[in-house]
Amino acid sequence: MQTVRAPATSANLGSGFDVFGVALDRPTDVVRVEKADRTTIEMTGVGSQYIPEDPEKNVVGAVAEALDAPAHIQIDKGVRPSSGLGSSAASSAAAAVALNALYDRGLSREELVPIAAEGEAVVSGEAHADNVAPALLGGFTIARGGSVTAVDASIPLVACLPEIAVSTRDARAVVPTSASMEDVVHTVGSAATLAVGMCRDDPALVGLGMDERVVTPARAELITGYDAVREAALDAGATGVTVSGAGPAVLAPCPDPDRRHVAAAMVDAFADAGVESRAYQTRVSGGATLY
Ligand SMILES: Nc1ncnc2c1ncn2[C@@H]1O[C@H](COP(=O)(O)OP(=O)(O)OP(=O)(O)O)[C@@H](O)[C@H]1O
Ligand SMILES: N[C@@H](CCO)C(=O)O
Repeated sequence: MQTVRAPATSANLGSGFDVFGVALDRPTDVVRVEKADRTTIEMTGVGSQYIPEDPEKNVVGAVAEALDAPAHIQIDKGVRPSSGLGSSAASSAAAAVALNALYDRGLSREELVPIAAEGEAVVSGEAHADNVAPALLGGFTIARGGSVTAVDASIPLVACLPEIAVSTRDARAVVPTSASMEDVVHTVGSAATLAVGMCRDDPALVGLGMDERVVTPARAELITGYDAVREAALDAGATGVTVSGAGPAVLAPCPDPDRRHVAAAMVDAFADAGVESRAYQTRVSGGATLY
């Protein structure tokens, strides 16, 4: 038997659509695997009643298939599905690390990235790696083409998760298919600023570098109360605000001492919009851990 804990992640960070990601120190999924003749899946935890246990439909089934590692897989969900906090990626990454150890495949974390990304293809139709890369490697990651660059970072963050479901598939459908050159130039400037901010552990630069004008505004429309939550977070000390992954979670970096205040302000603003929410006071952290 092998047991792995894998973290929630936040992809995009505004300016790095389908490229940037960070691992968060909470919430987490825990996956246990035992060798078996065929793959079976057992789910418990947050939102598990909405996740299919059929290996053809659960992300970990695709990971077991890609590693040729049939197993009985128990998943205890801490990351709510359809949250924008990399719920499917947490399970995929944990299963990849656990099955790699169970069957002594000897693959590195980098080599497990495309394997865990096969799980993402099950839910969104595309094997994008911007959530599984940080879930496996930790820190701030840049997933570009087939390559991944990872940098350790420790930026304080608030991830506020409203009681709204937004599927990645639906959120991808609203992404504009083109952008003006002016917006492209703006995004490049933001992305570069954000990357430097991560390398310097500077929340001000990270917040500034989240600003993006093409994908984020389209997705914000799917999140009731987004504009008010954004304003409230900035007033409370957040250095920037963006949609986490495909949403509906909203992500705000801030200096450490402001984190509690920012979290409360975001929850209150969602409540004023008639939406219940939960704020995770978190930070950029390490990747999946094998017990
Ligand atoms: N092990 C799993 N854990 C979570 N979701 C799963 C799993 N297996 C299949 N799914 C399905 O994946 C979908 C959730 O994935 P989705 O990518 O939409 O959300 P997310 O991972 O929280 O978001 P994001 O990638 O934007 O951070 C749900 O439809 C769920 O049923
Ligand atoms: N980059 C992906 C992350 C969600 O899985 C998106 O925003 O659609």
